[in-house]
Amino acid sequence: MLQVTHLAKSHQTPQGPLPLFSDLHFNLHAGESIALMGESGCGKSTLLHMVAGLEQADKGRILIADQDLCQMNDRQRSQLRRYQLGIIFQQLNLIPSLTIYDNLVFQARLANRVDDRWLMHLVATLGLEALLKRYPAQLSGGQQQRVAIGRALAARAPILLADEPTGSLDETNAEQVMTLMLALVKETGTSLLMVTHSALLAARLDRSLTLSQGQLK
Ligand SMILES: Nc1ncnc2c1ncn2[C@@H]1O[C@H](COP(=O)(O)OP(=O)(O)OP(=O)(O)O)[C@@H](O)[C@H]1O
Repeated sequence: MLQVTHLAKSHQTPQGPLPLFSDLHFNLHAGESIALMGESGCGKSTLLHMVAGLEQADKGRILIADQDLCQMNDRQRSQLRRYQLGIIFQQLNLIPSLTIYDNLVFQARLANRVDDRWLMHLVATLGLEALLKRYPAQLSGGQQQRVAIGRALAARAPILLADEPTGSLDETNAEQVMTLMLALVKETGTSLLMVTHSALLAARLDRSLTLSQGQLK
């Protein structure tokens, strides 16, 4: 489903290059869920952005559905993102000028995959029925997080990338939102790569990988 091999990345900083990793390998299989852990600043978000095709690798391969992201141009990468990936980043990036309903269907429309029955199922599961006509600024943090999850799953992409998807929520809300997300991931057979600092959340996924000193263990 996702194969990462010989992946290398440094960030350019005013103090010179900051090497994060030089030879990273891992696979995410169909329907599998992996927690990506590691100390702050070790490069977890950078790795997730690279898998999303939003940051370039210095070397290596990122195969998604047998296509190498690292060999693609911008247009090809955004095509692949549209059909293969659902994404929930720390900044939820809901579109402020669109209603919750329009935010939910936005990606699915781009991918030409609007399925009303599936959308209504997501809306019901995530408890968003009463919020569909509101705008993002009129929602609480937990509600916005649930919308971001719905949006990422609306187009039924085979891989979900999530960067601390409940990081901004209190423990009870985080627990509830995570339970909803994992139930939907299981139901759809979606593969999940999720950055988290929480060992408790990580334990709910199939396995964990820890990024430390440029190595995944
Ligand atoms: N665009 C950039 N340019 C230069 N340095 C960057 C850039 N993005 C991130 N960094 C640096 O690269 C390192 C890894 O950042 P990254 O956000 O990937 O870490 P992380 O493991 O996700 O951290 P956290 O757990 O705190 O979110 C950090 O030292 C960060 O300051």
